Amino acid sequence: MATEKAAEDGGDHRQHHPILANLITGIKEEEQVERELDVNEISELCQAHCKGIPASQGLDQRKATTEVCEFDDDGSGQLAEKCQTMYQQADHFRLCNIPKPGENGGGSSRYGWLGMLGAELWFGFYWLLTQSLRWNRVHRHTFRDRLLLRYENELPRVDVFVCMADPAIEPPVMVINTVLSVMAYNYPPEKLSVYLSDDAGSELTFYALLEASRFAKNWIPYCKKFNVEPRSPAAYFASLSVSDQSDADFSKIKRLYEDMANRIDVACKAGTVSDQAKLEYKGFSKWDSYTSKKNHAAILQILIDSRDEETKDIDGVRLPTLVYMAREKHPQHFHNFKAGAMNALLRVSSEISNGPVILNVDCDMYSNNSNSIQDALCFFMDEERSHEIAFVQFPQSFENSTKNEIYGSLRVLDEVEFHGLDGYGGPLYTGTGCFHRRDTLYGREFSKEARIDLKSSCPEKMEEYVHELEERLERLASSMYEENTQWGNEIGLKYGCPVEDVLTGLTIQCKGWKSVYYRPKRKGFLGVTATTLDQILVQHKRWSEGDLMILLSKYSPVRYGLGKLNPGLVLGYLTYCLWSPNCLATLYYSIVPSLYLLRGTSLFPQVSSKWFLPFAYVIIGELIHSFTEFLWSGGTVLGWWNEQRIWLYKRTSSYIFAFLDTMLKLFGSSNTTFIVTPKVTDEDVLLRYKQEKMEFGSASSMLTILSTLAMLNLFCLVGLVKILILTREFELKYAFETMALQILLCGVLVFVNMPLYNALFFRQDKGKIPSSIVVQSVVFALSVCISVELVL
Ligand SMILES: O=c1ccn([C@@H]2O[C@H](COP(=O)(O)OP(=O)(O)O[C@H]3O[C@H](CO)[C@@H](O)[C@H](O)[C@H]3O)[C@@H](O)[C@H]2O)c(=O)[nH]1
Ligand SMILES: [Mn+2]
Repeated sequence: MATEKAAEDGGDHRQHHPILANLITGIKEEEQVERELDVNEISELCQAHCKGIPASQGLDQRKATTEVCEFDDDGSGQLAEKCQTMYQQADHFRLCNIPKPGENGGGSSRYGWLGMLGAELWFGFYWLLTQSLRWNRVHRHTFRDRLLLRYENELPRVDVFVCMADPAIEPPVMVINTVLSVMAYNYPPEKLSVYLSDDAGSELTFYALLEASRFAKNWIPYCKKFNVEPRSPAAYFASLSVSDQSDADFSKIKRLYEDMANRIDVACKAGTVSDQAKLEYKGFSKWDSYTSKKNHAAILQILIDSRDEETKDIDGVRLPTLVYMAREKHPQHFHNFKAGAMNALLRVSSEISNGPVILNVDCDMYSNNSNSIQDALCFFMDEERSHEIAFVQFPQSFENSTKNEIYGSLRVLDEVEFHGLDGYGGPLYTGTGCFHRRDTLYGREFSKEARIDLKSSCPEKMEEYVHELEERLERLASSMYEENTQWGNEIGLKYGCPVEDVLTGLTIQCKGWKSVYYRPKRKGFLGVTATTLDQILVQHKRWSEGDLMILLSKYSPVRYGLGKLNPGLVLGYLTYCLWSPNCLATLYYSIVPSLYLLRGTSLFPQVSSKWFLPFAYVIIGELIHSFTEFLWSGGTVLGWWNEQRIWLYKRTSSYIFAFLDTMLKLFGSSNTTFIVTPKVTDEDVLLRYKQEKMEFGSASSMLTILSTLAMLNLFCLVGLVKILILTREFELKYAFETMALQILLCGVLVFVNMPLYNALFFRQDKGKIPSSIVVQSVVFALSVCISVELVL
């Protein structure tokens, strides 16, 4: 209703509507009044208002280019509070009822009990941490029209960095689709520069980029003319139905794209670029001395220079600058993975376009929204808030997710938790889809006085010839360049951590800067998520290991960050840094209670006892909370169930290895690695992925652990049934009275593992669990069960 009023009144009704008045002028009181309206109403209200004021009149009232909305509690807060009380009661029960030595099945029962107490204390503590991410959520809005009105000719130059590492698992056609999507941003081309870092230094990738630089001359004008979305050609063509594909322009551009993709595919299949293509473009001569992806000189090629009057698209408009860079690789010099590539890009780009704003995307994360640069600039150029903002992080969304997300998702993290972090001064930097100020990446401290002016003119024409410039800049990408410098330490992205992004973001925030989380309706970026269980477990091992390393490093948020970060943000960081130690409590909880079933020893309160209630409440309350939150975030019921399985699998495999590896690193006996996530999938694996059949595939130690745990729980449940039926040692009623929760826990674990049993014993396809693991897991689980029966 408020919206309609605003639209009708048009003109100057700011006096009548206090909320609107605050929104438009950016007065600080919005916190108190905004709770009256929900997010959509506010946005509609603002849009209606903007339409009502002619541009010339309302300009000075439209200074704010962004808006912050606090988020109303959806009622889950009460449930959370109640859960907290119940958690305390459950712990109280544990403390008051520790079995005495020799009581109830001997000393083992006492230790089992104490272990449960430890695990529950941990769960309670961790649960509190996760709540911190939900207390203070904020949502943000941008007003792009105001940005353009105010800064049309002074928009900053923007440099886009695309990183890739291996053409075998990151196919060149996919990479150039990402490159083309960012070249076609709705942004003045002379102010846009795109840099591709190829860590393999592959001539195939270079060839693909060369092809893309030619295709861009048709593609960019086509996108702008028809306002195409998304601007990755492959994604755009795939998004259209047959009836959309009739006109001549479309047929032409599609044919051009397919011809180009074919040529690249042919080269990739042959493993080399044709001699003719090499003759046509002399840049290929730089590969004459190339030996391998781990050993080659730096290669830098400016494929399009926007300053060059000659290079224009088919409509005669200038093109964005396009640069290919392969930094030097040498077996004796550690290359620091993506962080090393980003730092080389920082140096090289500073000499070409030197954009004060930098966007980084992974090679699979194409731009899905052609206005993202403008959105990000609304934050960087907002007159009131921008001076303290160092980076704007967009969520990581995936194009190839299936409906029920068999390998889990980042759904709750994206839709809930990062908004919570934003409320405390900023989300973590999570790599792809993040806009930075160049200065803060260089290590600049925040200062209230020194405001950084981003407004910039078009880059000036270079005096140097392009090939001289290229040669000079190749030195900036040499493997020796960083020796005895502060790069990777005080300057640029930080080295030594598998999550260079989180660490870098943390240190930026510790220097006094804030960050922004922006999740527009139309997703900003779409990438490729893992399509096998192994891939997702390896990725989460890397992430959780990196996060724990940060906690134990000198940049630990609890030591280094204390006093520098908002306490809420410290708790937020802790939630992620403590991902991997979760493995201990989860392992305990998924093994010990089940094993105690075999001896008929109860580790939980009896059903009729007053202590049963807090346990039941915590379990049910938490389930309802996570279930509703998941559905509210747009997930499906089955998706939530799958998420529970992946939750368990990550905690009992990825996190264990991450934890152990970090401990080894503490004692100096393990090296940092970075296993790049594959972005291609075999056809039959893809088919199973689309059918949402879990892909177990090759043998790995993580899979052995998961299978052994699943078998162990199955044996315990079967063992209990055997005892109940055959030996009649104790009655059914008595068993449920004393061990209901324990039986429930074991039963749920078995139920969660159904797809795993299927893959162990029934499936015939290649995604089943290899027979070596079947044997191992059965033998391990059986021997544990037997020895427990004998010992306990
Ligand atoms: O030596 C390397 C290794 C990786 N990469 C690139 O880094 C990106 C991320 O690698 P990927 O295997 O896709 O890892 P993810 O776990 O999917 O990446 C997430 O996590 C990383 C570590 O936190 C961040 O760097 C990423 O931006 C973020 O998307 C890809 O474009 C790679 O090509 C390099 O350029 N050089
Ligand atoms: Mn990735």
